[in-house]
Amino acid sequence: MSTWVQGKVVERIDWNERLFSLKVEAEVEPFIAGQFGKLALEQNGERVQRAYSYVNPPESPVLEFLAVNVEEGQLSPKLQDLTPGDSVMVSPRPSGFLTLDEVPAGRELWMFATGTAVGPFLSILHSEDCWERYERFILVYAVRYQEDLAYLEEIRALEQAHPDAFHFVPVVSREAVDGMLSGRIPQLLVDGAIQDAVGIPIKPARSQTMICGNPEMIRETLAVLEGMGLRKNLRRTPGQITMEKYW
Ligand SMILES: Cc1cc2nc3c(=O)[nH]c(=O)nc-3n(C[C@H](O)[C@H](O)[C@H](O)COP(=O)(O)OP(=O)(O)OC[C@H]3O[C@@H](n4cnc5c(N)ncnc54)[C@H](O)[C@@H]3O)c2cc1C
Repeated sequence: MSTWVQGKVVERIDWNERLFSLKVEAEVEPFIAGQFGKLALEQNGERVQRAYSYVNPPESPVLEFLAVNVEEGQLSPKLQDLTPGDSVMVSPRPSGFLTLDEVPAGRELWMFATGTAVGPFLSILHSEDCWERYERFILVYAVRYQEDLAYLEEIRALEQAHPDAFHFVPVVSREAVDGMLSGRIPQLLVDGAIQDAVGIPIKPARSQTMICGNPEMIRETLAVLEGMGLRKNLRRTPGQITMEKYW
């Protein structure tokens, strides 16, 4: 396949003023849930490209990406200007190792996301063979304000469809919201608030964790989980912590 394919935007969902999803029709190679592709636009004769995780499961015919408009960012503001019918370049080749086949067996799978990094976890949770792999899945989704929580309806539907197997822990850092934890993921893990919210402990013998999002959260969460005895998951030395940084 060539380096880039022409994609067609079929829908844009605006979650709030800066947070949006793009649904794109494009012929790409098969991917594994949790992987990312690249989107690009021509700007002043140059191709500006960035990585974006697939939100849709691999079985879905339309690609979906969740993105935030980064102030003064080169590409994301232009992506937010796209409307149905517009073209966007899509890399046909998927990349990335934030996938279940990279994660060892365990009882529970914890997924820690900040902001747009909930995307790859939704792709995983909507993929066909996900639910057989672990007894329980806990999605911890941290944002600044409640209005920054995208895909809430879909996530609530997952709770209803898998009441024993799926737990959702929304975390909001800059306001207090009923039914949601307030604070930041690393400290809430230290306090045990996240574990208490679902009634499940985090222990190396039973827990697998995936972390995705901003580098500071990843660094601090990694340190907290290591303090609990978990180790980075590397191909040569399997562990319990699998991570992907967005910048
Ligand atoms: C593996 C991978 C997967 C990614 N998947 C996504 C995705 O699914 N959705 C998405 O929105 N971005 C994702 N990103 C980030 C994305 O590639 C771009 O960096 C982002 O859209 C900003 O591009 P820009 O050209 O507008 O800004 P740039 O001019 O490139 O500015 C980059 C700066 O923007 C900030 N930034 C970048 N990404 C984010 C973000 N997601 N949330 C908040 N601040 C951010 C950081 O401060 C970063 O230093 C991913 C990055 C990687 C490496």
